[in-house]
Amino acid sequence: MTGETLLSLDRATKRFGGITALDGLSFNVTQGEIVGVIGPNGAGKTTLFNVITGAYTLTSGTISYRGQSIGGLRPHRIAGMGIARTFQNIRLFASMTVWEHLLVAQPRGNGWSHLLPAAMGDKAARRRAEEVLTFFGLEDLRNRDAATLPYGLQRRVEMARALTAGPRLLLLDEPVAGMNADEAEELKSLLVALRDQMGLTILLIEHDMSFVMTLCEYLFVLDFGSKIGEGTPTVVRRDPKVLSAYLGDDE
Ligand SMILES: Nc1ncnc2c1ncn2[C@@H]1O[C@H](COP(=O)(O)OP(=O)(O)OP(=O)(O)O)[C@@H](O)[C@H]1O
Repeated sequence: MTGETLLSLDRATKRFGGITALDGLSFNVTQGEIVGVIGPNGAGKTTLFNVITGAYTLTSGTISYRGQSIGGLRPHRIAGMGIARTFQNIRLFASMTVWEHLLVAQPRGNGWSHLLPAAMGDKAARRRAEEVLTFFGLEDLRNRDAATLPYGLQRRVEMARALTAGPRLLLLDEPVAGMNADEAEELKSLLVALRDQMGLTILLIEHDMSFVMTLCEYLFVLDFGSKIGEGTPTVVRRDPKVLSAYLGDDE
C-alpha cells in the first residue's frame, strides 16, 4: 500500500518565546517510504519530531496522521495510533534486560503508568516482543543488561523497543550517531527490512550524509524551521539552496 499520504503537516509553526523553531512547515510523508529530514544544527528537526509525537503542541498549523488531526493529542494517544520514536541520546533503563525493555515499551490503556506488570503477563505483548527480538537478531542477548551492551547494540535495542508497540510510522532521531561504519551498514539493511517486511514508513533525522543519501528515497531539508528543499537524494544533492545552507557547511 504505497502512494498514500500517511503523515501530513500543514503550515506547522512552533514558537518558544521569541524563537521560531518551526516556521510554517508543510509536507507529506508517503506510506511505505524511507524519508530523511536533514538540515543544519538548530534547523528544527528534533522539534518536528516533538510536535509529531505530542511532546510539544503546535503554536499554529495542523498535523494529520492517516487523515486524522493529531494536533493537541497526548503523547500516549499518538503512540497508540501507531507512531513510535527513538531519541537522539540513548534512553535505556539501568539494570533491565533486553527482554524486559521490549515488554515495558508497549503502550496500552489510557497511559503508560501500569506498563511493567500488565505487559509482563500479557500474552500478545510477549508474542510481539518475541517477534521483534528475532527480527532484530537479539535472541542471544535477551537476558543481558541492555545498558551494558556495546553502543550499536544499545541502539538496536532502542529501535526494537519502539517496534514492540506495532507502529506504522517510525521516527528515528539520528540513529547512526556514534555507530561505526559496519554498524551503520547493518542498520541500513535492518531499516530496509523493516519497511519491506513489516510495511513500516520511516522518517529519520540524520547528519550522516552518506547514510541518508544511500538509504532514503526522499528527503526534506530544513533551515531555520522552514523547508528549503525536498526531493530524491539526487535532486537534493544538486539543489544550490541546500548546498549553501547545509552541505556546503559540512563538506
Ligand atoms: N524546549 C525548547 N525551548 C526553547 N527553545 C527550544 C526548545 N527546543 C528547541 N528550541 C530551539 O528551537 C530551535 C530548533 O531546535 P531543534 O533542536 O529542533 O533543532 P535541530 O534541527 O534538531 O538541531 P540539532 O541538529 O542540533 O539537533 C533551536 O533554536 C533551539 O534552541
